[in-house]
Amino acid sequence: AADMGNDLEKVLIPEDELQAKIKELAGRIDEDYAGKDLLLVGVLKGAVMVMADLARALHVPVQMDWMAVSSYGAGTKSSGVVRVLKDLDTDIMGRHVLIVEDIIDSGLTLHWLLENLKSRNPASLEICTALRKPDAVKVPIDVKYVGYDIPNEFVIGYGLDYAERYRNLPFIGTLAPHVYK
Ligand SMILES: O=P(O)(O)OC[C@H]1O[C@H](OP(=O)(O)OP(=O)(O)O)[C@H](O)[C@@H]1O
Ligand SMILES: Oc1ncnc2cn[nH]c12
Ligand SMILES: [Mg+2]
Repeated sequence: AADMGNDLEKVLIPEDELQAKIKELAGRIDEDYAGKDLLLVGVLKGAVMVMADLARALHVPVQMDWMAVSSYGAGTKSSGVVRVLKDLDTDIMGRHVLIVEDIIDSGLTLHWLLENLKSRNPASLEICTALRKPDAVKVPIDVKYVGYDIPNEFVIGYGLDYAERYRNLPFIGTLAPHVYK
């Protein structure tokens, strides 16, 4: 449908709250990394919106890099082994790395990514995610910066998609049942 107006069921987190939260996280990150040179690693595709807003709210010097990973589907999702579709351009050995994500659901993506990036010997490695679903987590992940803990329901917007749509919505919302028909 051209206009997604009637696809939206409810707004969970409005744009102004989301932006205020990102600025709050940026303030903490600026303090924690004062005097350090930070490499932000975004996880494509969902993290693009968080990365764009977070990076612009930071005052410490930052560089950005991106990874794309893909789980092979149900089977691998449970084993958590993922495939690297796009690796980093940067050598992270000795770098202060902050992984930037839109959401932590089961935790499998980040569990695998943490091991992978740790093996490259960064000086430090932390995570910043806009959203987390505590009730959906399958593997516990130590996340230093969390925007919001949300209920275990499918959400879209702010980078999060349904069939590659709705990523560009400036807020977090849920979809009306007819969309999933
Ligand atoms: O905690 P998990 O259960 O691993 O799920 C979280 C991951 O799933 C989504 O990405 P997805 O793999 O859908 O790709 P996308 O970012 O390109 O939408 C989301 O952006 C996280 O990266
Ligand atoms: O709630 C959600 N909405 C969109 N993508 C994902 C991935 N994990 N959880 C999601
Ligand atoms: Mg993603």
